[in-house]
Amino acid sequence: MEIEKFVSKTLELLQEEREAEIEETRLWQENTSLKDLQSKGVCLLKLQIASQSTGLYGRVLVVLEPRKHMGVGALPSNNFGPGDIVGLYGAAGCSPTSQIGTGIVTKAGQTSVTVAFDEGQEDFNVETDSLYNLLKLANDVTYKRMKRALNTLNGYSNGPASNLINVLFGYSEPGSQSQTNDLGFFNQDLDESQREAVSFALSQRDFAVIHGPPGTGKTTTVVEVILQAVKQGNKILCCASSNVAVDNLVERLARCKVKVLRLGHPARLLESIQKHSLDAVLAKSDNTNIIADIRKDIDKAFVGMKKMRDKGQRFSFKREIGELRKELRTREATAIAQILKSADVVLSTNTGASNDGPLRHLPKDHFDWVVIDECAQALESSCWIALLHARKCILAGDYKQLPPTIKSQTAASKGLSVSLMERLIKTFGDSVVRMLTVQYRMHSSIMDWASREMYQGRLTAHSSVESHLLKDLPGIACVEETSTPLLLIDTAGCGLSEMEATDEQSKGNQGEVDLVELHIKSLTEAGLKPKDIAVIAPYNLQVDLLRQRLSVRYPTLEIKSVDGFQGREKEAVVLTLVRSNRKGEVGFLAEDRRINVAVTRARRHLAVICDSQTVQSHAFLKSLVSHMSEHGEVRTAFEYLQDLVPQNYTRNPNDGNKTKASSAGGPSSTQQKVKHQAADKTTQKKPAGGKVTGENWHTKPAQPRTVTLEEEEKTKETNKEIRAQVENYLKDPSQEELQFPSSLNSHDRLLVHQIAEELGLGHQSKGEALKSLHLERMKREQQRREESAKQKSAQQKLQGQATNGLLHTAKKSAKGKKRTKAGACDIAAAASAEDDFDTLITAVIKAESVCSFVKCKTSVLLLGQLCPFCNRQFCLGHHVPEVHGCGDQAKAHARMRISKEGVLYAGSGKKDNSMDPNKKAYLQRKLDSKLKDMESKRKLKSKEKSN
Ligand SMILES: Nc1ncnc2c1ncn2[C@@H]1O[C@H](COP(=O)(O)OP(=O)(O)OP(=O)(O)O)[C@@H](O)[C@H]1O
Ligand SMILES: [Zn+2]
Ligand SMILES: [Zn+2]
Repeated sequence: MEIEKFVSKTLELLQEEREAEIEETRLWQENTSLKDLQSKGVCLLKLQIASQSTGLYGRVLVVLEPRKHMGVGALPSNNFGPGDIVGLYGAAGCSPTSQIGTGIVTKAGQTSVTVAFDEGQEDFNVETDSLYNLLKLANDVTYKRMKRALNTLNGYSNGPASNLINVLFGYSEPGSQSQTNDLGFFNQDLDESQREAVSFALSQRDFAVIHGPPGTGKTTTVVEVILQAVKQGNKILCCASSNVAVDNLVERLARCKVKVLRLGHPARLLESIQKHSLDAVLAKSDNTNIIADIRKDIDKAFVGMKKMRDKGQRFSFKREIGELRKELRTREATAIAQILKSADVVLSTNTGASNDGPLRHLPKDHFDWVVIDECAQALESSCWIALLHARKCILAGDYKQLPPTIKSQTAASKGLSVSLMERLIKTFGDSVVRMLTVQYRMHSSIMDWASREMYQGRLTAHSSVESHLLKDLPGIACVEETSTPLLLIDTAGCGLSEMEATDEQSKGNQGEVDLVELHIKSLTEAGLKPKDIAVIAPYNLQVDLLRQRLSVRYPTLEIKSVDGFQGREKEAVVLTLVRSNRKGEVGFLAEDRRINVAVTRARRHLAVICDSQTVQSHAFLKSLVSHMSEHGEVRTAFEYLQDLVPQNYTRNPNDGNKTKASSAGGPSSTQQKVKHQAADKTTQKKPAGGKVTGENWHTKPAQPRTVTLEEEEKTKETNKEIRAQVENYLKDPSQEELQFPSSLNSHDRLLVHQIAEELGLGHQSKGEALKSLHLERMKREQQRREESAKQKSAQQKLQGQATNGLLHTAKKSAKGKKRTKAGACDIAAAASAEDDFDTLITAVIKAESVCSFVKCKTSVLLLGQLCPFCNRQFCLGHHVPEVHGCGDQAKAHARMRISKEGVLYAGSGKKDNSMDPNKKAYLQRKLDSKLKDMESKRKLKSKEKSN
């Protein structure tokens, strides 16, 4: 590839990208869609000031956070990061004219953002009780620097980088130097692949690529390369695309006693790094006093000049100031050059290495090597800012992880997102690359998939991590969740559809949020600290939903987009893939590298929550799902959301918005969770197979029990009936909606659901259905228990005492150790609660059939509305939340962005914990028999009608 072609094409694409960025700013300036901007992550609205202080070198540090009294402690998901240039605006006016100041983000957390404002800003005046908007400003400094670097590249001659440029653009062959065989490694622990990479990097004349898959110690290797190069007497310029990565390198190199110097705005540096910054070193240098004196003289001269009326006198003051300034500049330049020259390694971001910065004070050929870490995450143009400084470069990174973020889709597709690393590997092949192959992060089961799909199967897990599990951590209980490295929670067929929104980034899935919550609960209950867990979602909307649900309860739980997690790791990672639709659309997820990054953040445990049916339309995701089901544990979401079964089906298959995903808060205390080991092929719903057959569900009992022949017959019968009913409905265009009676048992409901899914019907769940289903399930269990108790007692020849009640029987059988302990207790508890029974029945039945509003007697059996906040049924006059007392919740909810977009139907309300769950369970079981009675009466009635 010729340089000219590359430069002109890249300049064009950068322009396109720049325009996309400007377009974003324009949107904001038109003041029309601040909320859109917020949902894109570039704007934070209505912040208040938490604190204000004077930071390093006179800069003002302002901590901004969401309004406290809103009850929402977390910031919306956003793309703010340290080093970003931001504008602060009054929230009231919110136009460009209301700008209070511009600053640099120094910290961006989940609950607050810290911004450093420069000392020089006049009128910088913030009040603690006002509200502010923060907007990410397009940073054209970066563009200008990239453009300048490209133009320099185009006409480059006679600089230190001449030969390197020729090689990287294919004008001449890469060469190698004489091999230094016996390297004495500074780090004795390097593995074979790391040693090989170091030797290779040293032996190349022009450039070397170190490919470091996740967790393979890329930074460790880069540090060793730099130490070796310094030992050979080289001066190194070391860069990375992010400030965090640069700081990390500074820290590790400083520990090895190398002379490091960090360039960059001090506000952008980690505190521990600041002593290595140019500003800090300059402040300590011998020249400082002189420089300070000159500054004072200038200030004095200014004051003097203002006092003068006489033109001549003023002129002489002006000249004096000019001279002082010149002296100041040369003295500063000398001081900076001295400091820079004495460092062995100068570190900065790629763009920080620009020649309009401090580096202009150095001679052209000062540096010998340029090392670029995170090279695959950088635009090639930004790499060139650094590369023009030296004759040799080492590029480290992983081009199988996410490329640089690019706003303009067209620019990205025309090649702007291709990193230098990727381009060189394509051009030169493996001969210029050394890959690190031992990884020190993931359990081998987590690693294996990424290794096979992304890294030619070449990765091995170091023995220290290959079989580590959560339960091996101190203080962690050994339960199923902590004993498996891979857990797939499959929502296929559960109707947990995604929420639709116009924007590709705005996808959410409330049902998956429920599942994440339940899984986080199990993990933390087993003793895992929330700070050791990451919740990762590919979509900003889902990140927001998750934060709204979880951040208050688990403030240290990190919930981020995939992009925000690159380069990080956690003991446990919970990944929600969000997409669930009939068309099998996966959109954004189709970027394989995004999924690779998400999965490879996990050290000991990876839980993936997804609709296997939807995501399997994409080959790469399909391979993940199959890997997880082959090597991990698979659960169906039904096991968590047992009550989540739809009741009514409407003929509106595309209306995803209407699909309400809700849960009743997890497995009930009396119900055992069923887990299906992947090996158990007879009961496992195979994700690879896609659909769940009716038979499967019927032969998969919720608890191990024997299915009698009679039951089986009955099941087949209903299966046929329901199928016929649905098919009839499909044939009959006049029938708008097909309703199933609430007397269906849950197996039948599941069947209805599956048949509807198969035939592509939309559906809608109603809370009432959930409740009655729950009751039915309890009832069946009770019956089962009673039956088995009866059988046992029969065996023990105790039939005569049947009238003495269950208590007696249960006790006997408990003695015989044939029944579970829990069962015996349940029944024992029954006797004492007998009295409440009738009251409860009456109350519950009433509650189910009439409006829940105090004293309102209107029936809700035919026309009623479920309040999403309290989960009670109301008549049409009382269903408005404000009317029956859910106003506050509704308001809070309405404030949530998503509800403003009108796409979210709220999940179920909070679980009612007011009653002892055991007692409640008992009462419900008692109630069941009553309900069964009513049910049979209802059936009789309907038979009478049809006759
Ligand atoms: N040779 C080694 N022996 C033991 N542990 C190692 C070795 N190399 C790296 N590690 C460990 O692996 C982890 C990651 O290493 P390091 O920080 O160098 O990689 P990184 O560049 O940050 O991560 P990545 O490889 O994901 O980019 C660290 O905890 C480090 O101590
Ligand atoms: Zn309500
Ligand atoms: Zn009412």
